[in-house]
Amino acid sequence: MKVAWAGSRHAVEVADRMACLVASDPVFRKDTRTMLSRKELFKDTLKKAAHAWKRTVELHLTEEEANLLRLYIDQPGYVDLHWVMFVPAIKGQGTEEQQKKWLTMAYKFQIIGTYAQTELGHGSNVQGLETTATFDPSTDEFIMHSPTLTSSKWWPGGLGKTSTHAVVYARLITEGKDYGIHGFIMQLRSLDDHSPLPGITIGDIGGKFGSGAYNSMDNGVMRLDHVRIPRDQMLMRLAQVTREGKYVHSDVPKQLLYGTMVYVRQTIVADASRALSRAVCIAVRYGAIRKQFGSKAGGPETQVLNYKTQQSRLFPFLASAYAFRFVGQWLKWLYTDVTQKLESKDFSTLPEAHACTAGLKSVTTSATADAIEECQKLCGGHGYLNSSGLPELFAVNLPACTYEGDNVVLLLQVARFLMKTVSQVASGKQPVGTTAYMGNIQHLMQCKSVVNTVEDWLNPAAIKEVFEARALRMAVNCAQNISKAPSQEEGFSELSPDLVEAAVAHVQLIIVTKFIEKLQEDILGHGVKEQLQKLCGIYALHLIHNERLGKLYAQVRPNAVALVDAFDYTDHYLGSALGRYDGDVYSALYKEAWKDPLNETVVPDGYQEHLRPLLKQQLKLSRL
Ligand SMILES: CCCCCCCCCCCCC/C=C/C(=O)SCCNC(=O)CCNC(=O)[C@H](O)C(C)(C)COP(=O)(O)OP(=O)(O)OC[C@H]1O[C@@H](n2cnc3c(N)ncnc32)[C@H](O)[C@@H]1OP(=O)(O)O
Ligand SMILES: Cc1cc2nc3c(=O)[nH]c(=O)nc-3n(C[C@H](O)[C@H](O)[C@H](O)COP(=O)(O)OP(=O)(O)OC[C@H]3O[C@@H](n4cnc5c(N)ncnc54)[C@H](O)[C@@H]3O)c2cc1C
Repeated sequence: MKVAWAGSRHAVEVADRMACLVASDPVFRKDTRTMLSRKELFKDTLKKAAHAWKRTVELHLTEEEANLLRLYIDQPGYVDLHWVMFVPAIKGQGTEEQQKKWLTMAYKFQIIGTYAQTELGHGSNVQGLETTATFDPSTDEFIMHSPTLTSSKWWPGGLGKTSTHAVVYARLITEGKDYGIHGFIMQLRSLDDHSPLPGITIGDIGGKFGSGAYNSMDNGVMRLDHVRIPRDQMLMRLAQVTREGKYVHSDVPKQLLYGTMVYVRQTIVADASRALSRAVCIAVRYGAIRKQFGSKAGGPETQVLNYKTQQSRLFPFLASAYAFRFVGQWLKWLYTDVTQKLESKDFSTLPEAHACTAGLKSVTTSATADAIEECQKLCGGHGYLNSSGLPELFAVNLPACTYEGDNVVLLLQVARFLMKTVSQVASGKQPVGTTAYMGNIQHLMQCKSVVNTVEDWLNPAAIKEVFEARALRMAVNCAQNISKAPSQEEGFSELSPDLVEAAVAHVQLIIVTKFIEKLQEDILGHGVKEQLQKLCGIYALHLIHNERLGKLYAQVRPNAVALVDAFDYTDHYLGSALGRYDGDVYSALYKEAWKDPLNETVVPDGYQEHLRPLLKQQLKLSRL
């Protein structure tokens, strides 16, 4: 089952090695993280990142191993933005020459970069960004400026205190004309003493939701006061400005400007499956240990995992963890395929890649955030403790519903893609890829449900047809209602809640389809495929609230712990007293409690100043 989850024996081996490397290194301890102040936590992040780099160099780790090392350190920090956004942005939007110059320094960590797009006043609406980059032909420079308070760059990870450079997105103005948003490489801080360069006001935007969590990251604010940069620091793969100041757009779609976001959205789907699997691992293992109430005759109490309500709340998340894992593996293939096509100027699958990455990022992160919160509740009071690992897991993964694109905004992008496809089908064009099912419109608009028993629901063809019919009918219904509106734009706006639902149905069809396709592969291990088939049935059935789920839950219950053990997480990475592999929950909870700084003294700080006088005074009053 480990191989089915990881994707290959090699993946299992590398993951095990990196997870153990992190778990065995005291520098990477994380059990006291939620007890640190914001400054201590930030400094701890710097220490871990520097140590990780040192180990990467010492051990000659590959890129795959280094990424896994960062992942198992499990502490958001500036390195995430450097590797996940700054480097990809230069790769995707820089010329060969610019890549050679800047990536050489970035790969050697001679500079630390971030991705500075969002502003105080605009995040979702990229075309609304206000920062300006005005070309000055007299000096062959761009003047980077924050014209308004709302144009302050706001949120970029690492910008606050760490990054020395950034790809800054700004309105390109030359010869008095505004050509819209383009990317520019800017140095922000001195490489000698790390002080901000002249004209740059920069700092952290303040504490964020949850203790520990994203507070390890210095999300920043930056204002630019007419800062000059050389013309050749405009990322010029998509467009150029000549020495004379002429704007020249290259022959690639302008949407490639958004390429970095597409890349990160596809990685976030894998992140979501990992976060969800961690929460499910904790809740399933604890549910097998925790016993509450038993037979009236004083017999042994019942494992809470045996309760049908616990199973109906938890097993859809177990199924979703596997579903998101498999669709994330497919999405990585899709992204690689699109990127290769772009190299040969084949832009035909760019819209599909945008719709799939936007839709899958949105659906998987929303479901994961909701599931982690429910897993906290599934663990009762102990799920609320930091030592359960669940509060921090929730706090780190909740913002994924917003960063890299607000989930509703992204679903509306999917809806726009679906409406375009429906109109193309109406004009006789055969849809391809993930919308190919829309070509079967006659059948799917009339077909009656062919599933009646639980066994029917384990028939992949039946499941797929039901999800295709559901998605198509919702999309066609939206298209028909939009056509009745005074204009396409007005109709789209009025119908936007329904369009979001139609987009979700389309994305869930993709997830179910990829789960089914995974089951058609050769899957190692005795009985593994059968278990995955049941999980596929649970994932599909729970989305349409089918009453036959109970039978499937009963069939999965005996293997539930084995199915989460297959995620192969070390206790260090899981970071949970409830989800420990050895199940020694109560002694672990008790031991963790005493680590809290509040327990450093038996009489708490503040007693002498505030508590003693109050108690003494009340005692005196009571004797009057
Ligand atoms: C180890 C520790 C763990 C820690 C966690 C680590 C995990 C990984 C790290 C993650 C770190 C995250 C840090 C966060 C970073 C950020 O948040 S960066 C900023 C992200 N911001 C956004 O995502 C903004 C979202 N908004 C947009 O993308 C755009 O504004 C928009 C909504 C797409 C609208 O764009 P606009 O230019 O207005 O276009 P439209 O008019 O809507 O559409 C025009 C056509 O273009 C097509 N299109 C749009 N986007 C794309 C695209 N990306 N690719 C391809 N095509 C695109 C669109 O479909 C339209 O096409 P037609 O319909 O054919 O005209
Ligand atoms: C932890 C974290 C890290 C981040 N890191 C970075 C980073 O490194 N670099 C960077 O550039 N940015 C970063 N961001 C910013 C992030 O990209 C934006 O917050 C995100 O794109 C959402 O934009 P917004 O904040 O403007 O939300 P808004 O768009 O203002 O959303 C507010 C509400 O309005 C709704 N809404 C907006 N537009 C529409 C519409 N057209 N139709 C219907 N509803 C709509 C949304 O659904 C939402 O409910 C980060 C954010 C977070 C939380």
